[in-house]
Amino acid sequence: MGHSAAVWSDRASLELTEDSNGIKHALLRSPRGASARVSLYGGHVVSWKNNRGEELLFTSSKAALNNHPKTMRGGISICFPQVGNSGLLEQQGFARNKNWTIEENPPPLHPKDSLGKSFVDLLLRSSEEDIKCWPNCFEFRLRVSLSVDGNLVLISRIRNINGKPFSFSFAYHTYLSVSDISEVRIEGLETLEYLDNLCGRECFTEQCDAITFESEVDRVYLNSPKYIAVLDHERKRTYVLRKDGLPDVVVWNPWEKKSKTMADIGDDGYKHMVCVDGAAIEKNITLKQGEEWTGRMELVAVPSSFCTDPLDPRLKFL
Ligand SMILES: O=P(O)(O)OC[C@H]1O[C@@H](O)[C@H](O)[C@@H](O)[C@@H]1O
Repeated sequence: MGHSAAVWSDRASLELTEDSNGIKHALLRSPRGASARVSLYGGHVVSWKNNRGEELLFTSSKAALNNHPKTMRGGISICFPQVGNSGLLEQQGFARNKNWTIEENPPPLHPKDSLGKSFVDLLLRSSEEDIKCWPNCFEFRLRVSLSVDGNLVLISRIRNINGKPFSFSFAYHTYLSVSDISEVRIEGLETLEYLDNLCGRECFTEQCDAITFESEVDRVYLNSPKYIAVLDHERKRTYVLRKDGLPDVVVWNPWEKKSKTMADIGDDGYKHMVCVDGAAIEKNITLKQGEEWTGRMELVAVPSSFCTDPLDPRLKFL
């Protein structure tokens, strides 16, 4: 990372920095010491640290952070207007491979999305190049914010400024850092139907009490609840994911064999990550001219001694 620019607004906890490739990053800090870093290349959240400075997102040791224009493996990337490789566009859509700009005065959000938080507002507008491969005009507003307690919140607002309706799929492709994938369980997806990407997207019903990992997993869970918990027993940490407007959840771990075919995950990388993506995939979102869609995801990391019940008063969602 290159030089750090001065604080650029009166929000003391937001700094703009620039790396050696000229890519700008927004650095958010909470008053209690948590932080998050967002690259304006892709609107990609490349780091989220708790109050103790521990990194909560996985980033591959071989991640091509500086290898512009390649998306870094890890963090949270924005998949739009396509998720995965099931459409005509590049894998996970083009939004994560575009330069976003900072928007100083976006259309207002609910006051609770600003109060006490450090945040940055990014904007992506369809370019002539995008329109050649996806002939639709849109405005995509992304707010990334950090609460006083260090919760990470992403709010996406996608507006159709076309003359005609368009449809898209969407995901917050989220690489969580875990101690050892064999020690991880995911709660909240039991009994749900899922599309198995490893079986040609065939639909199955989840039979287990919780999702655990002992081989490659690549699934889209459908119509999931608002809260999903990812428990890391060894690290005694639980991530709670709360989402709105995002009915589906992608769960992915490539395991050993697939990892070996991937250039940028590192030999043991798969052991230390799990992707749990808040998403809208099964049913495309369709917007008519002038309509706007909002998809919100909040991530909280708490010691596992906390109850994972979202109604636990110690678990503060904002
Ligand atoms: O390489 P990326 O963009 O991080 O995506 C990796 C994986 O992401 C998952 O969400 C998909 O379901 C997988 O099929 C895909 O391979």
